[in-house]
Amino acid sequence: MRESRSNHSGRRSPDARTSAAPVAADPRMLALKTLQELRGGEVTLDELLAKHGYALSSRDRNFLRHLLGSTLRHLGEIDAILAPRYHPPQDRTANRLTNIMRLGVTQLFFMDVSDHGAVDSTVNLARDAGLHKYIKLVNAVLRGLQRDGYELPDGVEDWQLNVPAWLRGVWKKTYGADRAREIARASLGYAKLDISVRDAEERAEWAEKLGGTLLPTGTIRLESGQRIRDLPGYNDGKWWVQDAAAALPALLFSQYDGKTIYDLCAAPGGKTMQLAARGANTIAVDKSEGRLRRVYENLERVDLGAAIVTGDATDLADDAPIADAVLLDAPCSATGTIRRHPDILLRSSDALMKSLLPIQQKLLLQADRVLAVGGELIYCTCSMQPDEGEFQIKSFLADHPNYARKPITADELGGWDEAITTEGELRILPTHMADLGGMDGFYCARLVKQRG
Ligand SMILES: C[S@@+](CC[C@H](N)C(=O)[O-])C[C@H]1O[C@@H](n2cnc3c(N)ncnc32)[C@H](O)[C@@H]1O
Repeated sequence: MRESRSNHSGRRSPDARTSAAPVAADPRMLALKTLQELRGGEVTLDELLAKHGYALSSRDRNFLRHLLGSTLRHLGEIDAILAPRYHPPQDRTANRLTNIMRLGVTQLFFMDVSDHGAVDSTVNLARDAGLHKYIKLVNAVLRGLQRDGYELPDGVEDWQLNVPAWLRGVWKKTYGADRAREIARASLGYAKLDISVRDAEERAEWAEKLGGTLLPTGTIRLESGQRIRDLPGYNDGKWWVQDAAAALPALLFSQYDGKTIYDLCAAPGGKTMQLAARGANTIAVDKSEGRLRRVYENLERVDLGAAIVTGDATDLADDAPIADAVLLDAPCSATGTIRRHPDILLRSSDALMKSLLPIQQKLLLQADRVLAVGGELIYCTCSMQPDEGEFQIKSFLADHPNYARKPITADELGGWDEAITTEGELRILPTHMADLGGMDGFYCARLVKQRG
């Protein structure tokens, strides 16, 4: 474990951009590279967009983001559209060729690109990717689709193709068929831009300055697609970007000022900033040095401080300080955030989700180890899967009779009660606050350690 301190002394974050500009600066070629690299599941769309989009003009970067976002949101549909006309070759080029075809179909049917442009640019992409022997095939398949259009298989709705079966299955079992359908449809949509203001009493003022809507829970909501750095107040550190659902857990402690609060699994630091802004002596722990750089940067920009510990929170140091409260935002399948991260549809799986369950359990045990008697433990995940939320807390409470839930109330959420369960937990769904643009899926429980 390594501990350091972030303050507002002008410390430069170590995030000097060192990556070289990509060789290929054609957004379609970069989209192909990104799709190829996403297949491994390790690296995220955002990381790849940062890597590949770096040297592009802002127009091309937007096109790249839009092309990939549309492809990932319609992937099942796209494959169904291609299926009657295209069978991948049995050679090493199969994946590349399939992804080229997919990008062509996206432009043909799911983007505002002319048919002619969609077909020609995809043929060129096949050529530039060195797949000369398949150029005629690409041309024939896309021209055929342009001419004839497509029909989805009988009785199948688009969302059923675009959301993987494992997710549909769990959502149906957990939320019922109708709700699962609504959740899937909402998850395939786009999220708004949500902002947390550093000084709570300035929220209304900043909502006006930014031209946004102040949600009952305190988040300012703007239309997406804006250049964040150009918005008023960003450079002055008055606010940060944070989804409205993700902003709730850190607001639910009963005391902050002068209290020691752990933020376990803290990077990139949205919740660390909320805790620090409320006067807590915050200890932010994360195992990812790279992601912790963002915590330093963020704290520096908003002029707040926290102790930052690089280390595995499933194995905190023996002499780790005992705290008044613990916030545990556990690593999870992130299936509540598909609207922002459509690559989750491709990267996530039941097996991956299950592999995270023992880590979440270990993290809860460590949270207990460093929490003082009488202290509050808030556990949350941005997952829609009950295994990672409700079931984890149920099992923790069964093993720890010295803990009890402290029910979350609508009063604490500005009167918003849509997501409060009968247990007093939050089960936030993408269909919630629908009139105002929806929410990320999220789970949150607040427990109190009543005895040692
Ligand atoms: C959901 S993100 C946290 C988001 C963050 N709380 C916020 O509000 O900005 C999960 C984080 O858990 C971290 N993480 C995963 N496993 C960990 C572990 N065993 N110990 C510490 N951090 C871990 C990841 O590096 C990642 O930054």
